[in-house]
Amino acid sequence: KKPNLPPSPLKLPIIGHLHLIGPSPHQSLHDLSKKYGPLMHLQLGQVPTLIVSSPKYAQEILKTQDKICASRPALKVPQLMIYGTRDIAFAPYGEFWRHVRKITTLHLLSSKRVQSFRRVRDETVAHMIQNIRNAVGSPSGLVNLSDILYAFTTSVIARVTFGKEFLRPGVIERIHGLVQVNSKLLGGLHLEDCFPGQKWLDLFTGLSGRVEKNFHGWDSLFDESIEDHMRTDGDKGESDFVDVLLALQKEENTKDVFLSKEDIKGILQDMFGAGTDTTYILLEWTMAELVKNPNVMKKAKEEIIEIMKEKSSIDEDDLGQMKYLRAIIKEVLRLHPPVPLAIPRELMEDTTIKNYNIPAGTRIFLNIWSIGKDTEYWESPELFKPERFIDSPLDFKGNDFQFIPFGSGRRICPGMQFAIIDVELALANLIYHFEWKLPSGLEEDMDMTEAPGITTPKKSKLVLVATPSQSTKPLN
Ligand code: HEM
Repeated sequence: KKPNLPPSPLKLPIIGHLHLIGPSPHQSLHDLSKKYGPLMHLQLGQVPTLIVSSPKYAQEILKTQDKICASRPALKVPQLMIYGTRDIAFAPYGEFWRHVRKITTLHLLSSKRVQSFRRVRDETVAHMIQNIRNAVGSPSGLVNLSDILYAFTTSVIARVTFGKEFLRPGVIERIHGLVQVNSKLLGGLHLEDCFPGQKWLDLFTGLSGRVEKNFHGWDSLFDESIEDHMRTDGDKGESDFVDVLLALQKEENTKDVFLSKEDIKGILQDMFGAGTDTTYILLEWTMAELVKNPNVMKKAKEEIIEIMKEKSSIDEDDLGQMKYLRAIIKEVLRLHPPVPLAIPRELMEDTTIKNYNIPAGTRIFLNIWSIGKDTEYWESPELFKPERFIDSPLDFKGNDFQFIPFGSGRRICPGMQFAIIDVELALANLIYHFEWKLPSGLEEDMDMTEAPGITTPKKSKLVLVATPSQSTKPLN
């Protein structure tokens, strides 16, 4: 019997494509889903695609049927850019993915490893605060906070990946350029992915050329770093990701479990690709919402000052007490999820959802953005109200399907803890050390538009006026 996907609102396949490349694909799909239901079919060229926009169907995909929904489609950019998807985020479901996912969760992003990077975070936050002090003293007095936050998140990832010694002058700038092109290329929906196998399309789009140029940039950076590490042979204080992976390679190759150099490079690229933009976007939207809601900022600052009473600097161990700060971060993740359509999945077997037969090979987009605004679960979802998370058991760990900014199930984000501690420490310091406001004349009119793409930074940079706080102690 021919599978009968849910009704498609759009008869022309190419129009489906337009909905995913428009200015805010998640919003455009949200509007369509309101009309056509939370389980909607879009034909993207030759590819049947399911758009899932409610907690109920998210649970069906990510829990009840997670095992057959946990693969990824073979998309052109990651195929070319990440060693034929020998990585975690884009590898199809199977033995290789299980192997690299286990390495990542056990050895790179485990609680113990995240704790071990404490000094990296402390030093990078101190550097960021100093950069802001320098900008405050400049003639304009304006702080381009977007650029500063971007530099902060890239520096943290670069240092834990490559180690301090490798970050010689110019390396961070190189990484910056590569990460930016990565997010544009990985974020876009490409015609080649809607008409798989139609190689001639590349003649018109020139996609392969653009991807290969960036691929070579990454590849030579990884080669240099790996050679550097092999020369010094881990002979230094703190272990970085390259050290850990090289040590595992030695160990694993003696046990018939092979971790090739390309596998290592694929994992490293994921750390940058999945870890930089996401964390930066969360920080940027949080500061934007705080400046727009001065009462929330005031309450957050009072909480931090109270906890800091006798101390001279913010300690990571204090973050657990900052309940209001955590509620603010949750509210921002609900309103502005950094990866609003998650990473696409692919159905591995024919199945049935809500009486519809769905064929194997169907692509699945989870509209995380829409799910966080479902009026059946959220009161006045359009309002920024961190209080809704105070005394609430709701968490982002993948068990509450109305709030899944990190996804859920087998493919849930393994970098959650890494990101949250980074973001909490940075925000606590930003709020504690400065008073923040919009430049005069812009107080009433802050631009909260999102940039187009599959991740969602602010469209315009967050440029603010900062004044060092009177009540706080200087940073050590
Ligand atoms: C605020 C920060 C972050 C957010 C909101 C976020 C969100 C997400 C989401 C929605 C997914 C897709 C989950 C799915 O398919 O169900 C994902 C996957 C992933 N994330 Fe994150 N992420 C963040 C930070 C990080 C960091 C810091 C790292 C690493 C350093 C990281 C590494 C990954 C990897 C490797 C995957 C692929 C997992 C897989 O396919 O098995 N993420 N993330």
